[in-house]
Amino acid sequence: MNNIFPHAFQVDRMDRNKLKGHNSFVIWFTGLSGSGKSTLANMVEKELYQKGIHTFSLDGDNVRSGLNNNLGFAREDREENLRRIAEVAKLFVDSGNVVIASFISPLSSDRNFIKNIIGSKDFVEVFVNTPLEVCESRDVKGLYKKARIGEIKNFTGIDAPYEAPFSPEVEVKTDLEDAEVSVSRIVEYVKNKLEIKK
Ligand SMILES: Nc1ncnc2c1ncn2[C@@H]1O[C@H](COP(=O)(O)OS(=O)(=O)O)[C@@H](OP(=O)(O)O)[C@H]1O
Ligand SMILES: Nc1ncnc2c1ncn2[C@@H]1O[C@H](COP(=O)(O)OP(=O)(O)O)[C@@H](O)[C@H]1O
Repeated sequence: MNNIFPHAFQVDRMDRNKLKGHNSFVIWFTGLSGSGKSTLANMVEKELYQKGIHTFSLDGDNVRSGLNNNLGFAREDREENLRRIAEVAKLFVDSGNVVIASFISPLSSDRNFIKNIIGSKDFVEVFVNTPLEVCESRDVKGLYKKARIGEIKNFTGIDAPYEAPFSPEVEVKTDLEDAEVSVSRIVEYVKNKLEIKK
């Protein structure tokens, strides 16, 4: 980048981590619409909060109604959506927070790109593996119905692709286990990464 000179501030991430008493990183939930990303993210955040961990949630519909309200669901728009979110997540990690991000992030290339921006050591991928039929039967927002009758185009799982992650750090199957069980597996996994210093 020409003529851009990032300033090295004297209070850095390590200082903020020390002040907060734990490390910061991103827990990234990927899965189909209705798979359970937001439900589990909310429960994980509550549990971490109760343990005194500083958290911040970033969620598809919330970010898309503000920062990214000029973006739709075409491939280039999803890429830009996820690029901005990854950059925002990185800033929050720098601020010392554990970020809980819930986005469909449908392609392996999307998630590789995100991981590169955030840095692989700060990225925990959680695959919310719920079969399309189950997500569709839940149809929490009535979007699958609209996608099936062609009212929504490019809907993930219907006429836009979703690629399952190859080796997520945690995989949960919401049709086979209770949310509480998934949450405790996720929290158990991230415990080591927190390395509470207090
Ligand atoms: N065409 C299409 N495909 C998928 N999803 C759609 C679409 N149109 C609207 N929605 C709503 O947008 C939410 C997904 O946004 P994301 O930012 O997570 O998507 S992406 O990662 O950029 O692919 C998604 O939220 P979740 O159901 O929480 O996943 C939907 O509510
Ligand atoms: N084990 C489970 N884990 C998460 N969600 C579940 C589970 N079982 C049923 N659900 C339901 O599935 C729906 C998932 O919706 P949501 O969390 O909004 O998904 P997403 O954010 O992936 O679109 C919610 O209505 C939730 O109550």
